[in-house]
Amino acid sequence: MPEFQLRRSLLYVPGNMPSMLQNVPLFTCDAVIIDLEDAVPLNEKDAARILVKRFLESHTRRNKEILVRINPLDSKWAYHDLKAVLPFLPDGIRLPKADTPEIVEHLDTMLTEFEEELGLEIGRFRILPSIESAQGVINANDIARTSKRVFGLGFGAEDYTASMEIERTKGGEELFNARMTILWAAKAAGIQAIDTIFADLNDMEGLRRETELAKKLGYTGKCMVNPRQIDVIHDVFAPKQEEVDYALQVIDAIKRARTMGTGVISLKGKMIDAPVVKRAARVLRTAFAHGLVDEIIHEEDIHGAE
Ligand SMILES: CC(=O)SCCNC(=O)CCNC(=O)[C@H](O)C(C)(C)COP(=O)(O)OP(=O)(O)OC[C@H]1O[C@@H](n2cnc3c(N)ncnc32)[C@H](O)[C@@H]1OP(=O)(O)O
Ligand SMILES: O=C([O-])CC(=O)C(=O)O
Ligand SMILES: [Mg+2]
Repeated sequence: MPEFQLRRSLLYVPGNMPSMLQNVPLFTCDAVIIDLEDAVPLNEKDAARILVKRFLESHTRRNKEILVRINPLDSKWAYHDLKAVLPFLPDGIRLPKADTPEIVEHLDTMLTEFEEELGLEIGRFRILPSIESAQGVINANDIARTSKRVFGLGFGAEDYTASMEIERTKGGEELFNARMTILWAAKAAGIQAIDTIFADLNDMEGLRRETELAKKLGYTGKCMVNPRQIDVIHDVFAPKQEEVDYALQVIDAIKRARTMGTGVISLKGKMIDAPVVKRAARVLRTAFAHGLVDEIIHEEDIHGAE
C-alpha cells in the first residue's frame, strides 16, 4: 500500500528569489520544491545555491516537507548542490531528468556517502525522481524500484513534451500514455504518483480540470508553480462529504455482512464486496488525513477479524 503522507500540493519556489523563499513558511501547500534547476539561469547557479543553503540553515522550524530540486546528475552543478544543501537537512531531493534507473542509483549512492559523512541515519534523505522524457517513461517501472528512498514518481510534462518534440495542449491528450505509464509504475511499486505542473496561472478552471483528471486516474498530488494554485488543488484532492458518507456506509454494510457469515451484501441496490470495501477504506484513510473523520480504518475492519 502506498505510503500515506499527504502530498497533494508541491510548490516549486525558485532558489534564486529571496523574496519568494522568505514566504515558504506561510504557504499552505504540503511540500515545497526549492529549485536550483530550470528556474535558475546558468549565471546564477552558484549564487542560488548559497541562497538556498542560507535559507535552509535559518529555516529550522518547518511546517511542511522541503525538497530541493538539484541540477541534473550529469551536470557540473549537481555535486555542489548536494554538498551545499544536505547539511541543512532538506527532507529529500527532487531529481530532474531521471531518465534511467542508473541515474537514481547513482544519487542513492551519493546520498549514502553524504549521510555517512554527516553522521545521519542511512536513508534519511528521500528521492522524488522526475520522469520527463520518452526514455524516462520507458524506464519508469525500474526507476520506481531503484531505492527505498524513492517515495514517489513525479511527472514533468513540460520537458516530456519537449523531448517528444510536441506541444503541450490544454486537453492533455498527448500526455495520456505517459501519465498512465508513470502511474502504473508508481502503483505497482507501492509509491506515490505526483502529477506535473499546470503553467497557465490565470486559468483556474483549466487547473481544476487537469487536477481532477489526475486524481481520477490515481495520482495523489500535483506540482505547481504559483501559490495561487494551492487552494484549487487542495479542493480537488479533498474527499467530498458524499464520498466519505458512502464509504462509512460501505464499512457498516460489510460489518453487517460478516455477522451474517457472508462476504457480499447489497447497499441501496449495489453489490458491496472486498474491492468496494478496499476503495471505501482508501477514501476513509484520505478523509482521516484531511481531518474529516476521527478514526482511521484498521485492516481488521476491512478484511474482518479471523
Ligand atoms: C517546468 C518547470 O521546471 S516548473 C519549475 C520551475 N519554475 C519555477 O519554479 C517557477 C515558479 N513560479 C514563479 O516563479 C512565478 O509564479 C511566475 C514567474 C511564474 C509568476 O510570477 P508572478 O507573475 O509574480 O505571479 P503572481 O503575480 O501570481 O505572484 C503573486 C505573489 O506570489 C509570489 N509567488 C509567485 N510564485 C511563487 C512561487 N513559485 N513561490 C513563492 N512565491 C511565489 C510572487 O512573488 C508574488 O508575491 P508578492 O505578492 O509578495 O509580490
Ligand atoms: O512538472 C514538473 O514537475 C516540472 C518540470 O520539470 C517539467 O514539467 O518539465
Ligand atoms: Mg522539467
